[in-house]
Amino acid sequence: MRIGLISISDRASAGIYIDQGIPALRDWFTSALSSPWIMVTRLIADERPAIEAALIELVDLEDCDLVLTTGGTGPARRDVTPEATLAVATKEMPGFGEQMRQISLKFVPTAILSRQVAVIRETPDHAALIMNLPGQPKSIRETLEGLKDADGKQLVAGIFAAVPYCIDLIGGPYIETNPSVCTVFRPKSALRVQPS
Ligand SMILES: Nc1ncnc2c1ncn2[C@@H]1O[C@H](COP(=O)(O)OP(=O)(O)OP(=O)(O)O)[C@@H](O)[C@H]1O
Ligand SMILES: Nc1nc2c(c(=O)[nH]1)N[C@H]1C(S)=C(S)[C@@H](COP(=O)(O)O)O[C@H]1N2
Repeated sequence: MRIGLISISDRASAGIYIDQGIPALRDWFTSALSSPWIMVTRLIADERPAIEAALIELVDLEDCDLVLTTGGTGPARRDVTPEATLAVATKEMPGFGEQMRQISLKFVPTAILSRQVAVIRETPDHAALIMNLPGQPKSIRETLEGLKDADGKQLVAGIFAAVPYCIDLIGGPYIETNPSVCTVFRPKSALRVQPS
């Protein structure tokens, strides 16, 4: 699987602070995925043309199957990530944004301020799932993995549980995860190895 990771931050892209978005995403995928993957990364400012160009490049030229953005989903004047994402979409996937806000409300009351969206971008021979995550680096694990109790029991499912089957349906590679981090759900008919 080819994963595109885009950190969208005025200050991190200008070197005012060190970007923590891409390292947090890389660390999460390293712990969560058991099937092979490679990443293609970009660090850019909160500028709509630059965000659209990066999304198109990662899907159309770099052949990414999944692209995650972090940052720029709030209500501030320079927060334009959802608009750029919708501009390059061929289909909207509203369930992911709804579920991310529900999960995030378990962590912070300001979750409702995130306008994050998820979409599919289809080209004639390829498709990718694109999802926006908030800029706060800790929100990456919170939304992808959900909420667990002290014994590791899942209290609220993260959104990544539904991502592998979505990638199956758009013609991408079969993704497998490390169940101690993230348990994937697929209908029985879509499983490659039937459970014993
Ligand atoms: N790439 C990043 N690396 C480290 N911390 C970040 C990053 N992006 C955001 N943050 C932290 O999360 C907070 C909320 O993120 P948000 O996307 O709203 O940033 P912001 O206030 O628009 O600023 P900027 O675009 O300059 O990062 C930031 O104030 C910052 O503390
Ligand atoms: N899981 C999670 N979601 C979160 C947050 C967080 O800390 N954790 N921060 C919220 C805050 S404070 C804001 S303003 C919005 C938008 O953040 P962004 O502009 O950095 O994308 O995301 C929200 N969603």
